[in-house]
Amino acid sequence: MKKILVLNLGSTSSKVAVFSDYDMLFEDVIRHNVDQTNLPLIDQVPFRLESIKKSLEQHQITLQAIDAIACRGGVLKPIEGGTYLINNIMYHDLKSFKYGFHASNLSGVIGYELSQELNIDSYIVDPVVVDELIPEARITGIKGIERRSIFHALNQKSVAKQYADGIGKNYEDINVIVAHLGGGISIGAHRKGRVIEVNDGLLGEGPLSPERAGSIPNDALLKWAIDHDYNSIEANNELSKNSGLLSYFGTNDCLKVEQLMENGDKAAKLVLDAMCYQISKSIGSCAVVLEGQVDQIIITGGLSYSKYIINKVKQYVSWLQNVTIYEGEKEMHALNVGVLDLFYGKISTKSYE
Ligand SMILES: Nc1ncnc2c1ncn2[C@@H]1O[C@H](COP(=O)(O)OP(=O)(O)OP(=O)(O)O)[C@@H](O)[C@H]1O
Ligand SMILES: CCCC(=O)O
Repeated sequence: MKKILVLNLGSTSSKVAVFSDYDMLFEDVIRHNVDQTNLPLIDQVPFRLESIKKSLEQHQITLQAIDAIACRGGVLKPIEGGTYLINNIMYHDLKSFKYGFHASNLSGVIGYELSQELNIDSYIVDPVVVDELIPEARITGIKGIERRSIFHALNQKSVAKQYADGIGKNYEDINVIVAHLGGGISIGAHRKGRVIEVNDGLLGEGPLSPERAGSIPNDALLKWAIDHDYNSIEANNELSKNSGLLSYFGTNDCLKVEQLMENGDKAAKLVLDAMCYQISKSIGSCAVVLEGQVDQIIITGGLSYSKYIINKVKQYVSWLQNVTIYEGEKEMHALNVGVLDLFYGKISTKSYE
């Protein structure tokens, strides 16, 4: 039996869990206050580490009992999917935020520091920078600007594998379209175990989401940034944290927007319908990328609890293929499985150079 400590640090919370093989012994979602989460990311390490240690203490699990640490990572250089040992190079890339700012970097930083103290290994599994795009997916209309792959790789790959298991096949033998509908939205074309097309779900592309802008017409976006006198960090912050449903209705809680719609608010219905329309268009474009060879459409993430959204999207895409729903996300389980699979020889470790 292996005991795995799982760390998944997000912008407002730190999720901590310990598994004994496949059984979750506990999961804590530690919510940090705004004064703490407004600090620069690197300054958040001490209080987050403290709260992780406290959580273990409360569940009477000593750090010495842990065999390995599984961490949600991190904005790194583009890498293919899999489980990566955190080495010194990765630690420094995560800690310096060399490739971009994302709270998930802190999972790897804290995980690695703890693992050094304990003389055990720490890993990241399917980080947000998993990049398996085909060459033609990278090209844009400006030489020198390439599309990039940044998305909910951990949850997308985990539900695709779960679907494959359920029908007795390998993930590497099927083609699926996975729509992760959460605070951010990413929709990927998975061809035989590789995500060959996906929208940048963090900053730049795809459907509007509860808090992100998605694709915006180039000229209007440029004018908006100039009019507001935003530098690139400020503009990115607006696009990824203060846009989408939040910019229309002052909330990123889709349940509240549905409530407005049910109370007769026409704008709420229009924007929700537009979000479903844009999600469906992205699913359709993935079907084209897969040349129509789609075994299943899979919808997951927090918004997949919504009957309204699911029914609307199904109305658009059901003619393409059947739709399977995996409500919410299972990132803590996926991280644990990514490391257990190593221990039990099902996969081999990838190394970050
Ligand atoms: N039953 C429901 N009906 C409608 N919307 C829901 C329901 N349950 C959750 N949501 C919405 O799902 C969204 C959050 O999804 P989720 O928890 O997957 O996001 P996250 O983890 O914060 O972000 P991300 O998925 O981008 O990492 C919120 O807008 C929330 O209101
Ligand atoms: C798209 C990357 C993961 C997230 O922060 O939503």
